[in-house]
Formats: sequence, C-alpha cells, structure tokens
Amino acid sequence: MPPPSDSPPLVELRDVTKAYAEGDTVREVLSGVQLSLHRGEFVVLLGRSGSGKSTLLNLISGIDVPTRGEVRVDGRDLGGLSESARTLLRRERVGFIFQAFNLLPTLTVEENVRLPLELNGHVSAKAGEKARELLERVGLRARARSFPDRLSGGEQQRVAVARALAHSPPLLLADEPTGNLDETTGRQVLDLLEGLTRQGNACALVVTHEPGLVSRADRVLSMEGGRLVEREHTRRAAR
Ligand SMILES: Nc1ncnc2c1ncn2[C@@H]1O[C@H](COP(=O)(O)OP(=O)(O)OP(=O)(O)O)[C@@H](O)[C@H]1O
Repeated sequence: MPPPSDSPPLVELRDVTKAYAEGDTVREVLSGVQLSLHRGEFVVLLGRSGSGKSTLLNLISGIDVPTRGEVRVDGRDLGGLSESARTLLRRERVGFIFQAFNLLPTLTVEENVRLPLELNGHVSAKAGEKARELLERVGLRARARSFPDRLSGGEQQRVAVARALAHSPPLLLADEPTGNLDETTGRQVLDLLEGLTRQGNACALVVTHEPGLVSRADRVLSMEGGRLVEREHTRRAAR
C-alpha cells in the first residue's frame, strides 16, 4: 500500500478563512488555513481555548461554511453542495465524538450504536449484529440493553466511540474526547479510538490537551493566532 501522503487527500482545506461580525468589526478566527488529511493518519489538534479548533472541525464536517476558501471532503467541494447534501455526506462519511458523550438518553446502549447504521439505511437485523460486535470490541457487550445514565463516564465514551465508528466512516472528528474523564479512563478511550481508527484505515482528527496523545499521533497540528501550524511529525519521523 502506498504511504498515506501518496493517496488523494480525504480532507483538503485551501486558504480557508472564517470571520465573525462583532458589532461594527469583523474578527477572523481562522486565517488562510491550508490542510491535507489522508486515510490512515491519526492527527492531533492542539490550541488554546478560543483559538478556533471547534470552528475548524465544524468547517471540515460541513456544519459551518467558510467565509472564504475551499473545503473538500473525499474530493467533493462542500461549497458546491446544498445544506441537505452536506448533511448526507456528513452522515455517511464522518463519525463524531464529543467531550460530553452526547448519547441519546432514551435509547439503550445498543440502540445508540445502531443509530448511524440505520440512518445510513442498514436493515435492522444487520445493524443490531454490527452494533453488538462493536460493543464487544469496546468491552461493553454485556451493557447493550442498559441506558446511558447507568454507565460511568468512561463507559459512555466507549459507547460513543463504537457509535462514531459503527458505519465505518473514513473520517473521525473528536472534540476533546477525554475532557470529562480521569487520566486512566481517558487513556483507555484513546487506545480504543486509535486502535479502531487504524484498523479501519480511517483518518482521525482529535482535539485534545492530553500530552500522551501527542506522542502517539502521526501528526500534530496547532491553532495559533488563526493559523494552523504543523509541528514536527512524531511517529512518522520515528519510523
Ligand atoms: N457563531 C459564532 N459567532 C461569533 N463568534 C463565534 C461563533 N462561534 C465561535 N466564535 C468565536 O470563535 C472563536 C473560536 O471558537 P472555537 O469554539 O472554535 O474555539 P476552540 O479553540 O474550540 O475553544 P475551546 O478550546 O474553548 O473549545 C471564539 O472566540 C468564539 O467566541
């Protein structure tokens, strides 16, 4: 298999700027951002609070649109798509993990994991089978029928990892996935996230402040003053 950088990028940002109006002034949160992400890459995004990390994830997922510049996912220019087409692309091609887990409280653990499969048209029996297999992989098969509020924070986040990867999206976006977890539990969740992402040859972009994650990432990016800065490659440089 060719190295990731030889394949076409899964995500490409060309000269992306995002500005917000504040009274009479306009504030640029992102300025001239360039980025290429490839399948198989595990990428960490660092940056101070308010530096624009979530804004960047929202632009990549098509939840938000840039003020200027181009965002391409899987070769498709999001600027040329309607909102419903962007929603469809996101549903099929992206998995999300949030700091606050965001599981649906009225659905069981298994139903939460089945949801992205069913939204993507998988028939119920197949979706159930796949959901249980994923729950096995995150060590929660026995909790399939529990409701999320019966689970610890770490368990809920493991369910969220299973849900994000259920439909085998090529792109995983995680916004501070360990922010609400203690160090040990956070490490377990990151192990799972990294393992499952690499197994599926997906690309993960993970916002984190976790120093342990920086050392195992293929690439480390940082938002600084509206610019996206790439730090020296870690794992790849060591290969
Ligand atoms: N809809 C909006 N309107 C105006 N300003 C916004 C809007 N959304 C975000 N911002 C501003 O853009 C800046 C970047 O926000 P963003 O949430 O991307 O930062 P962040 O790096 O993810 O921060 P944190 O680490 O605290 O979550 C912030 O100053 C925020 O106030």
